[in-house]
Amino acid sequence: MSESLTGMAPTDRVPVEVAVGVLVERDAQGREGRFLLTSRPEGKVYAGYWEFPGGKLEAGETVEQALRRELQEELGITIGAAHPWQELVMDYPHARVRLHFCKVFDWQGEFQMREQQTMAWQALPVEVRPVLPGTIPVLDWFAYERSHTGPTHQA
Ligand SMILES: Nc1nc2c([nH]c(=O)n2[C@H]2C[C@H](O)[C@@H](COP(=O)(O)OP(=O)(O)OP(=O)(O)O)O2)c(=O)[nH]1
Repeated sequence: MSESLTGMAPTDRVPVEVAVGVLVERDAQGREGRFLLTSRPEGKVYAGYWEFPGGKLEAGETVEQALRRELQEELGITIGAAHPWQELVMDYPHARVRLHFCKVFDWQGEFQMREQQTMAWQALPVEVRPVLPGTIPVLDWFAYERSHTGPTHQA
């Protein structure tokens, strides 16, 4: 059946807007290197899955404002410019989300795991597992940009 008990098809659900930060290290020549993944804390859906840090927009916030707030709250860092990169709508059983991925190259402060999450700087293929379904397309975009062939992560 394509419709739920509410009579709405899953794709009719209004997406929740989510700001996601893709923190990327750059070398002196500006070449992109490792990127930061964090594990989802206990108590959230998909606890233990690896994702890019971020969270839902609050009322009246722009993507950049939400990202700045979330990364301060979750990681204790203050980000510089957020560069809009890609957008993706994902349908999960718990929610339909529109993910606004922004690349971030500059930040200040020491990383603090304020939600008891774990962080890992990663390259392709990603070593941590499992990765969140919404993370896999991002790894594909990185693979394209970096001419990486072969798997991007462990199943
Ligand atoms: N942060 C983040 N969320 C992602 C990614 N990929 C992906 O599908 N999502 C989904 C998972 C969640 O359904 C949603 C983000 O919601 P969340 O629960 O982490 O946000 P939040 O920190 O504002 O949570 P809360 O205050 O409501 O507990 O987006 C990603 O790379 N990063």
